[in-house]
Amino acid sequence: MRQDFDAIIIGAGQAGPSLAGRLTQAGWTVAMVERKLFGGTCVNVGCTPTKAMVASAHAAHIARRGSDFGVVRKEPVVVDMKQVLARKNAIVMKSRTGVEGWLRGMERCTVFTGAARFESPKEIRVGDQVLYAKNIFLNVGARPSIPDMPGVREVPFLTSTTILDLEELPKHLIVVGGSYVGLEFAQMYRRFGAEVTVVERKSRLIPNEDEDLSSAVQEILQSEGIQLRLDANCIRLENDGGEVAVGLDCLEGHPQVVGSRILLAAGRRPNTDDLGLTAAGVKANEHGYITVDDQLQTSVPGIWAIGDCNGRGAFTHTSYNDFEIVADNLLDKASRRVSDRIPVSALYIDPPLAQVGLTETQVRQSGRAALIGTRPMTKIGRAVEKGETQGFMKVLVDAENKKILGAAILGTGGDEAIHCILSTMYAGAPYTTLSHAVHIHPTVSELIPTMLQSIKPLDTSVK
Ligand SMILES: Cc1cc2nc3c(=O)[nH]c(=O)nc-3n(C[C@H](O)[C@H](O)[C@H](O)COP(=O)(O)OP(=O)(O)OC[C@H]3O[C@@H](n4cnc5c(N)ncnc54)[C@H](O)[C@@H]3O)c2cc1C
Ligand SMILES: NC(=O)c1ccc[n+]([C@@H]2O[C@H](COP(=O)([O-])OP(=O)(O)OC[C@H]3O[C@@H](n4cnc5c(N)ncnc54)[C@H](O)[C@@H]3O)[C@@H](O)[C@H]2O)c1
Repeated sequence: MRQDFDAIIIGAGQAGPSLAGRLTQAGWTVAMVERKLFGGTCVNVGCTPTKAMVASAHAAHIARRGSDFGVVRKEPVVVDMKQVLARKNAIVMKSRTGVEGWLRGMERCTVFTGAARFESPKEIRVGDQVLYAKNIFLNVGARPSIPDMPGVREVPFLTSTTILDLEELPKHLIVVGGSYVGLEFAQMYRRFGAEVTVVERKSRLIPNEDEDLSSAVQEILQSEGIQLRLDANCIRLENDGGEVAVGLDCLEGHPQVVGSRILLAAGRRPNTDDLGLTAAGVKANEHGYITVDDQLQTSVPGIWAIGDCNGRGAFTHTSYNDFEIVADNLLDKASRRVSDRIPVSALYIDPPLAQVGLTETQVRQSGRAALIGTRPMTKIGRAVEKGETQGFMKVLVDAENKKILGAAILGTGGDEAIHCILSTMYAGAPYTTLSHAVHIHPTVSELIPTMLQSIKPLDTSVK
């Protein structure tokens, strides 16, 4: 028998549960469908577990550096992976059960567990049940993509999901992919005590970021003993006796890296292939990302796509912002748009790399007249006092209207400090609002006004 609701939400990730909360508060009846773990990627196999493990890795790193701070250590640092995992699991479980309990206790919300699939533009099948609603919200997220490289069907490999359950420390972890997922795990496992090699097919790590940031990140990772194989072509997985290996053609170095485990960290793909999109007439692009307009409506009226599956963001904060846009537009008659969002993100290596707005490369390519300011972390008192002076910060300003175009902070506390720049940008204020503001001493943020006071013309002839 068909069950009718005002709305069906597919996926209890970073947007779905909050949307269920807003809609039910407004009096709507909601069917929430989740096929696996409540809280989705971020809570279960993304942000929460990785940042919990990054914290364990940081503790090991600081313990090893004890003598830099006058702390005497008589024994070598030993990391107990079982305890690291137990701590991580406890944090994850609390969050997951919190989301599930919230949804199950929500008035006017009915939770269905199982895989949802379109039967028609207004009907969804979950097992042997058919749900009907005039409004359907897709929050189905993404999963690790497995590149179709030679050997991938014969050689065992880990993904960002399966590595989270690895109880033993691999002697040598080979990470394929040198971006967000790959670098967070690479540094974490190096600090846990593994040998680590990162294999990246482009000529530099985090290839989408500015070159100076790539070089500085590379230097930080190499200083901890992480091996890099860049410009790696023809990557293939191989069994090598009891070991695993990655074969590659790099511009230099041995054509094979032998290790004990391989982590594939080469991007993600949306969970849209088994949703039955064609039964509803919902359009997706060639990579499976659902096509949406600036207010997250799909090609079919009454169906929205929010979070990673629409390809307009790939972060928890962008998924949550999608929820806010859709909810405010539907319930408060607002006209919020995705294009109002200022890009912002942090790569959680240590120290973190936080970025907002345009990169320096994008500013150069835009051809507009701009100003740039930079500051090494060695010149920031707080960083010196903490003994964490790696990295630098930079900011770009529009030379005509004096508004901040973008900024990056690679350094201790950068993920927090970037927010004063972000808020100034949202306020639409000129950079002088921030450069005249008095900040707390001693903080990393206090050097942002100082950096802004010394901005100089950017040479845009260099693209
Ligand atoms: C290792 C790693 C670390 C990360 N760290 C960060 C970080 O530090 N900061 C950050 O901002 N982002 C981080 N991310 C990205 C972040 O996790 C995602 O951007 C975010 O979770 C996307 O949320 P979402 O709501 O779009 O989808 P998801 O959280 O992926 O949720 C989608 C849900 O839909 C369910 N689902 C899918 N298909 C169906 C179906 N047919 N029927 C029913 N249910 C279905 C899934 O089971 C899942 O629960 C990380 C990602 C990874 C992999
Ligand atoms: N701190 C965070 O916010 C955080 C952390 C982890 C993941 N994430 C999200 O997850 C997304 C996915 O991260 P990701 O690092 O898996 O993907 P990505 O797309 O950001 O990077 C993939 C990397 O792998 C390389 N690559 C691709 N195919 C390859 C191949 N065959 N051989 C060698 N290298 C190859 C690419 O050049 C690139 O450097 C990110 O875009 C981000 O949005 C966010």
